[in-house]
Amino acid sequence: MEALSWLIDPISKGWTLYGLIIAIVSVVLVVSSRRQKPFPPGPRGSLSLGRKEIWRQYAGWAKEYGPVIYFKSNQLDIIVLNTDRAVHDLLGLRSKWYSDRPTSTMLQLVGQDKALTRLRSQDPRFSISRRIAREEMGGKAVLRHVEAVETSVKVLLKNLFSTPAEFRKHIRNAQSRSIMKVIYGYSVESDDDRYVKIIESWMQSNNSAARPGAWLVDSYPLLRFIPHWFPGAGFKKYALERRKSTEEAISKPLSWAKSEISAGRAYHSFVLKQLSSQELDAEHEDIIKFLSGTMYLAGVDTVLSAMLTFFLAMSLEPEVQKRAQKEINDVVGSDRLPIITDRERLPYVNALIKEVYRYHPPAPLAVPHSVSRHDTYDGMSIPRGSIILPNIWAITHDESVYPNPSKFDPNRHLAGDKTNNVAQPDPRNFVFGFGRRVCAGMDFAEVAIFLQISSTLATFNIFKERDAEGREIIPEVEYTGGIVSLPEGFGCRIVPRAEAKDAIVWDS
Ligand code: HEM
Repeated sequence: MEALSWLIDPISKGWTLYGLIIAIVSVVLVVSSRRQKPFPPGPRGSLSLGRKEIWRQYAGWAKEYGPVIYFKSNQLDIIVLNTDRAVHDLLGLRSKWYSDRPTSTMLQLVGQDKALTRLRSQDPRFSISRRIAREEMGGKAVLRHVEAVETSVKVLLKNLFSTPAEFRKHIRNAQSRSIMKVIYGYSVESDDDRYVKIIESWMQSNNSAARPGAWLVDSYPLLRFIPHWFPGAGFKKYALERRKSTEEAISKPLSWAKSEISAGRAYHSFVLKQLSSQELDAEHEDIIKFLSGTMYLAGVDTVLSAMLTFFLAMSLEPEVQKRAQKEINDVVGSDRLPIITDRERLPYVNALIKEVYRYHPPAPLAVPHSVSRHDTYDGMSIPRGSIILPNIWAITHDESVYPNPSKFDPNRHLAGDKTNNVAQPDPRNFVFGFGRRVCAGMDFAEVAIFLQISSTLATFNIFKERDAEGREIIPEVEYTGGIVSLPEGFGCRIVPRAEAKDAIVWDS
């Protein structure tokens, strides 16, 4: 009874109660801090991170440390998720906390922190921008844009016919052309179009400004206040120049579109619909300005990457190419180009496209996510604010899921094919990203890539390059680093097929 007397006489025993609570809380805190889960394993100390194909380095570390790895780069906590299970559990099931983006002083300095790719998940602009992107480019809405893509595909084929060696430039221009039309209603007439040039230079700067840990000022934000003449302040000059090009890139095409709308000449573009369907205030117009710029920024190099991987793979795998061409001939015939409604009747071409995504995901580490609260996973601590990198490349090269992953083999996506009872997982579940941040242009990308690939297969044969003695050159390809990764250093011979003459008029 004595032990419980403070319950009956709370005044005289008040201090005892107070002391006891403090003691219990202290013990709980000490015990829980001792028991705080460890960070995920990973390399410690000063790290040398490769600049190119860093996803391979992370996949190598995962073999040593396990699927979830942790390391510090400058002051930043970085966590790399290397398996389907880990990205599903964290970025999928816990999407609510894992859909933030890291803050970056550098991106604020260059004026790109309002781009949708970089918006914090709690920013009211985030859900508005996602809704608009869905309305304009998602699901059935994308069908509105098919005609613009088809027109740009025809120009692509004609350019490949005239100057095949410049295929890289032609593919990039084809994608720029369809996006400029769809977003702004602007028709790109020449290869060195003024708006395309402005935006291209903006894109280059974004790829390098966005790399996590690349800038010291991101780890030590106070550095932004050092004077521009101070040693090591070169980043300030860089940021100032980029800031100007950001403003130019996102404002000029929008101003052009607005003047077309006022003159009553506008095409039914993304911008036209948004600017005329809303009660337009300055805030909404600013959202449209940044969102349309982001759609261009995110939508050109990603598709270019997939298309270059396609050209590379076709030059390496002639049998795959022939089988896809035969399917197109059987289903579509040879007197027209494939159209979007042919897609469901072309299973092998679809498998080939999935294999392009799997073989080299255009954004191998997606766009960095960030976690908005402290979390634990599989007995490990994940500190609040950590930068989360989903290693898409490691997932699509996991031998236990995709046997012989370095082989380009569309059969793996076909159930019941000679070598396969069950289709291997659809890589589109990974290559377009995760949770609330999944690619906002995915449906548009799928249309563009299907039309570009199927039309190229219908009209051209793609071979390896030859050297001066006429021997085939086996390409030695490296992929660039950065958010979007492109294959470098290969060429191919692109020769019109005999069947193509009925499908397209080259000189119209
Ligand atoms: C093969 C083509 C493409 C691939 C593989 C791709 C992949 C991705 C990936 C991995 C992300 C990051 C997702 C994440 O953080 O979890 C992303 C984000 C995004 N993508 Fe794509 N993308 C492609 C094409 C496009 C196109 C054509 C557009 C626009 C027309 C586009 C617009 C966007 C936007 C706006 C975001 C940012 C979404 C956000 O942060 O909320 N993408 N994409």
